[in-house]
Amino acid sequence: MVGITYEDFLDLSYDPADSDLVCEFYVEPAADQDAESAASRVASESSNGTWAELQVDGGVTDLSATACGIEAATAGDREGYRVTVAYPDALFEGGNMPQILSCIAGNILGMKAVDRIRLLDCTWPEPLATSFAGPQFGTSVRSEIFDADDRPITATVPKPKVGLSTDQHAQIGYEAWTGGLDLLKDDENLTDQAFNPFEDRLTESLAQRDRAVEETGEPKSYLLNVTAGGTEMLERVDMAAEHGCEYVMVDVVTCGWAAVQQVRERCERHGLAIHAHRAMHAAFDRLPSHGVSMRVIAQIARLCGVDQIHTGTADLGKLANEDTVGINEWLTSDLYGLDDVLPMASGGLHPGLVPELVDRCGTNIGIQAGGGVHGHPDGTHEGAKALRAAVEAAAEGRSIEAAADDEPALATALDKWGTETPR
Ligand SMILES: O=C(COP(=O)(O)O)[C@H](O)[C@H](O)COP(=O)(O)O
Ligand SMILES: [Mg+2]
Repeated sequence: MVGITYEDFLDLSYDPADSDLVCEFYVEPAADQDAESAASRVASESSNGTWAELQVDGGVTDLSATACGIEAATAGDREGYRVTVAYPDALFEGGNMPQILSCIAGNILGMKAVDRIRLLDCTWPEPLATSFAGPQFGTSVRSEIFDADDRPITATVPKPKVGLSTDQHAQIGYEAWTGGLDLLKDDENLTDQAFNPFEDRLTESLAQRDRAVEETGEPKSYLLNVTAGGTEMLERVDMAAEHGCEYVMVDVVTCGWAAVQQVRERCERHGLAIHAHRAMHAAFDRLPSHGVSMRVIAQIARLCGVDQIHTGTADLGKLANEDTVGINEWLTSDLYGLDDVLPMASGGLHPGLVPELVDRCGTNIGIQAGGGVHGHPDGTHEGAKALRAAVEAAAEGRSIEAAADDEPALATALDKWGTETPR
């Protein structure tokens, strides 16, 4: 390695090998850099280089990345470059997502040689992708857990998001399930607080679930938030299985990917599916010129083995979204035989938005609404009926107006919210 500098990491004639991990970055060089020097410093710092010319002799394995493409690009109203970097397979420890991210989304995000840098997309080579287990169920939850192959599955999260007692929470679940929804979902910040302890909530909610299954004759389940520090999370996974739940929910970004990988392993033992809530993703992906894109976060989640993940509402809901449709396509397309992932649309949805949502995203999704169910003028049960009727109509290609003629709860929801996007 003697005499190696960052400039040695640039080769615009390099054609990536099939086994390379190829990453696309948006890069704005700092004032004292040009595109080539910024690109080569990105490849250097993210693989095996540093700022100084090295004087280390001996047989060091060459694990250098290569900056092999530079094109002018924009991000919002900013101007920069799209930089392609190819990483050799041997740089990575297979099956170790934190190690991979410490390369491709590590120090470079804070490097002074760039003003802005964003990891936009990855092309995962087969050896690296298949070193991960991937999902256990993916979109097949629709038929394996539910009987919903011909329509999106539906979920609701009780609101207020925290503060309901265990009884109130379970009662809301009962009303939602019997109103026609498939899933009750915990909110991202509900775990094991004093007002609604984890194990009590698990048992009481599943008792109401069983009642609802008996009354409706339909399969029902519960996205139970097991998010916790340390081994506590795994104990909660075990408890979910012991009590007969089919799913756990994990706040994947706040937990970190090593924790998600641990949960995936433990869920395999029990045959549990994983619902991924993405709270905090926007810290990484909201600025189009910096961070890590939601597309890449979704890729990471698939490799780490979640079965469902929030990918937004194609801009119909209350939260900012990045390319929901393109991300959903990636999650449901083939990746060397790894299972796919069911995209969940959520955040400010209500029945009136369902036709357009299904038009944009198709039926191979989950649709989740909190306020859009519990804010129904006649309460949760009617709100659930309205959402189910809207989803069924959209899946069958019937107009929502025709569905509202048959389902008064849907007519009431449309009178209240119309087809407006909430703020
Ligand atoms: O609680 C909700 C939605 O509640 P409501 O239906 O009342 O808006 C979820 O946390 C958001 O969907 C997260 O956002 P995203 O899905 O974009 O990650
Ligand atoms: Mg929430």
